[in-house]
Amino acid sequence: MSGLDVKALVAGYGADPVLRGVDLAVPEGGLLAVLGPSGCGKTTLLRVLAGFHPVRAGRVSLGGRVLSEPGTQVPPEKRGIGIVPQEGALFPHLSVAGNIGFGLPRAQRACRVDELLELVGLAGYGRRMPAQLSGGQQQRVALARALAPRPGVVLMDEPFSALDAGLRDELRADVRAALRAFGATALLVTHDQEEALGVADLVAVLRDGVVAQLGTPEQVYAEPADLGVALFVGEAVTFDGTAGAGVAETPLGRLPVRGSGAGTVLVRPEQLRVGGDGVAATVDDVLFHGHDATVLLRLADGARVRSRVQGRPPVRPGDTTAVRVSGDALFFARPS
Ligand SMILES: Nc1ncnc2c1ncn2[C@@H]1O[C@H](COP(=O)(O)OP(=O)(O)OP(=O)(O)O)[C@@H](O)[C@H]1O
Repeated sequence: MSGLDVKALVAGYGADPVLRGVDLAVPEGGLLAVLGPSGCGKTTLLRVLAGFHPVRAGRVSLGGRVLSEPGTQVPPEKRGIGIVPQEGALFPHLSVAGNIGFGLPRAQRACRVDELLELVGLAGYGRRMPAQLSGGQQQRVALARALAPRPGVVLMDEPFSALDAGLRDELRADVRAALRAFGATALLVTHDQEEALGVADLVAVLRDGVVAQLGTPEQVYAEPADLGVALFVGEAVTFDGTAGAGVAETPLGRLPVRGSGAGTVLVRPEQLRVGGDGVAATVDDVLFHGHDATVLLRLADGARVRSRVQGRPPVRPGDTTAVRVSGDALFFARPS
């Protein structure tokens, strides 16, 4: 196993490249999520890493071995890269064991297939056919198949997107555990913020053909590189305002911030505490999500804000209440 390194990667289709200088590093045994909106180039990046698309500039290497650079493109089957596509894409005429063991030498097959089935939580399923499996089980088999030849890195293309919410959560946790147990280095692309933050050790936010930020899930959420990243990685309540001497004036009161000048003040909805002390607000609506709820509030100046509260919401639509911010706000100065 070895780390994946992407340096100043430029690739694309027409005159304007889609990837315009991507820098990434997935440490050995790490799981990196590449997060970006639809059309930002995630699939193109995977195609380059897998060896299906050439680079115009830059370099891709795995464990120090160059896989792609201008004039060099190691073929896909010689890269030591495993792929988990969006929807399993299992061979329909082969059993689960047949799918997993497909590329393995015959002598190792049975033992290795059993080990992998165990790893992905499907012990005993070897004789089933893909059509007899649920979507989540098919993705588990696809992961086992990708891991079977002990690749240097596993690439996953939105591997949970076709599954329903409950199954998705369970599978995410299991895939993460299986990758860890295997010691695999992995890269996953997704447009789903919750997925990227919830499953990966590191998140790269891809925007306008470059990595806008690379950091731990906590870093990209709590210390976003700029306003665009902050808005993309999670829900936000924002106000135009002015900051100075460590505080910003906002309709939610004076909030502690770093930075100064004119710009945007941002807090996350879970920082807004409803009921108790604070600024007067009217409850426009309450959206109950089961584990938590969103309270839509209107402030005295007409500003609308949303609070995310755990468990049972303390207010009902039409109530008059108070709202305050817990913790620091983020401040992004307007570029001069
Ligand atoms: N074969 C192709 N020929 C020309 N342009 C393409 C080709 N494939 C993709 N593109 C363009 O390149 C850009 C990036 O596409 P890509 O599929 O990499 O994005 P993505 O982030 O994976 O999107 P999604 O999340 O919707 O799958 C898009 O503008 C797309 O239209």
